[in-house]
Amino acid sequence: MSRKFTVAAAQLGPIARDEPRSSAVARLCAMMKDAKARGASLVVFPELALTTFFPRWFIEAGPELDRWFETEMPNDATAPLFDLARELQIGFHLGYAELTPDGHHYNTAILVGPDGEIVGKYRKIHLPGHWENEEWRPFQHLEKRYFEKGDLGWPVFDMLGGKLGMCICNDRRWPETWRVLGLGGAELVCLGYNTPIHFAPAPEHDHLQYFHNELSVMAGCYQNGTWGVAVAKAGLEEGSVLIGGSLIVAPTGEIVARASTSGDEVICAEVDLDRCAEIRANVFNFEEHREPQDYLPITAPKTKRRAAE
Ligand SMILES: C[C@@H](NC(N)=O)C(=O)O
Repeated sequence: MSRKFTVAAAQLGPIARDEPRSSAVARLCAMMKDAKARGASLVVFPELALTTFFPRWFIEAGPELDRWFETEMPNDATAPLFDLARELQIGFHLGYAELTPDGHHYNTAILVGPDGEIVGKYRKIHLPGHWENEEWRPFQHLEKRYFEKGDLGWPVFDMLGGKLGMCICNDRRWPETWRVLGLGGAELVCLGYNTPIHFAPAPEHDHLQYFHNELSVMAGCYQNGTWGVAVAKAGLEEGSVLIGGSLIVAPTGEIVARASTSGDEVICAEVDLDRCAEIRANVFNFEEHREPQDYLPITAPKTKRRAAE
């Protein structure tokens, strides 16, 4: 059976601080329709796709912070997206801030099948940024303060005749993310990102943000023989410029589609999951060539952790 289908990356332009979820969802629905019209079976939306990137502000814990989080999924605001997926028979990937019934906060992504049912969930493991309000920065990056480290590992899910995995933004920079997904058999990895151009601790690297995004996704895909769909929230959002450059990458590491704007933009590519074997049966045949007994330092436990973690 052919395992070819069209995948869409639906890049989002900026979401304003006061933009209601209903407006963001309407934009996602418009792109879902566009993706479907172009033959896509799966449309990938970015990280924290329902709101502005709120970790750029210091917000005291409590209701002011929790209003950025979703306490259930789907909910009233996102139901139209799930309904449209069902109507169009298209799968999707969505990132959002999750507040669990027992009070845990995660940076989360889900895969939803063409029947509108949630197939799988991932909670971000590599949380970038810092814990305290650092007023010297032009804007904050308080993911470490607002989210707990994900507790689900990097699972893969049966969907569209293949094995699909997820990671979120900063995760893409870490080879361990991709290798664990690869070991799980991932054939297509969906990931969303909100990456400011300006990195306050090392501004001399600002001009490398697009390069490091591409480098990370291309290497991750090639070294694990997987397709990758990396999708930005882009553009000038509340005074912070976020990179665009959403990408679809083949298991060979080649970019097969790339966004060209900093706004809402849908790019598509045909993926053939059988092409993963070109890499996995050869140079990255894990069974033949991995030498895990020499990798032990990678799994040594972290010694320095904050008490709050
Ligand atoms: C800065 C950080 N952003 C994120 N949302 O994880 C990254 O791109 O690595």
